[in-house]
Amino acid sequence: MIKIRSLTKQYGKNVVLRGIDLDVVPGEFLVVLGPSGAGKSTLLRCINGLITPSGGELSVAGFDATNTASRRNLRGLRQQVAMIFQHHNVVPRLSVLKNVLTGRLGQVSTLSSLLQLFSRQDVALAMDCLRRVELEHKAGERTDALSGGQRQRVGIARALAQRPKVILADEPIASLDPKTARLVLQYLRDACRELGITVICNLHQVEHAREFGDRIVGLAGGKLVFDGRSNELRDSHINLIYGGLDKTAQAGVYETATHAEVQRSTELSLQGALS
Ligand SMILES: Nc1ncnc2c1ncn2[C@@H]1O[C@H](COP(=O)(O)OP(=O)(O)OP(=O)(O)O)[C@@H](O)[C@H]1O
Repeated sequence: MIKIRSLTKQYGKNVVLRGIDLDVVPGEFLVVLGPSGAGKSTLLRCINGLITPSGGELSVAGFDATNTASRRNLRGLRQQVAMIFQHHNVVPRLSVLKNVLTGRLGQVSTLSSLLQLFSRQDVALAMDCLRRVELEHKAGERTDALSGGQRQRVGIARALAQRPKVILADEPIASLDPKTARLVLQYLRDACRELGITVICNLHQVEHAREFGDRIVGLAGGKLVFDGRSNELRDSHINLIYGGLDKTAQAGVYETATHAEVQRSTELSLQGALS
């Protein structure tokens, strides 16, 4: 499903990814662990073509994710890959159902998408996705009336409505209480098991990684320092992952856009498509 070879990414002199080799098979739940600045978000953003790698090969569901110059290739890639962000990028003023339907925007024709014409099948699919995260009873409510955890579940339903082959989740539970965090990871794992979706999930919580991941990779200073089944992760590996943060990664300075700016631009483009 995902094949990564010698992947590198650098911003100016700051080398963020230093030759990543990774294969992810269909239906696998892969957790990426690593300290802040290790390159976890950068890796996910390369996989969905949000940023262009500096070198190496990256194929995702049959698409060349290094070829971000081709709009056609990028559109095809993005149809297969759904993103879930830390700050549950839902559009607050829209209803829950409409937010989930935005997951269909990349799959319908440009005209239908501009006019927001969704078929009955799309609405039924969106309702089914809401059922999976146990929020179908909230379909008609404005999304800003929901709690943070509920909004993140809407984000998952929207990702599922896209019918993706891959879901990339970038610290999806960072701002949630422990109980809601487990619930969110459970929904993701169920989607992975029941729908055969490949999930790559960046996490900071080692215990959640052990419980929910089929497999864990550890990233430190832009290199993979651990790759194994969840039950193979030992304390020595954890030390290796969290003790090995490269000094250059620590000192890295954002030269173009910060996380917040990338997430904000995604939110704005969604709002633009719907207003
Ligand atoms: N758009 C950008 N422009 C310049 N440098 C960037 C950009 N995005 C990330 N970086 C740099 O890349 C490095 C890795 O950042 P990244 O966000 O991938 O780390 P991370 O492991 O996801 O961290 P966190 O857990 O804090 O989210 C950091 O040094 C950061 O400064």
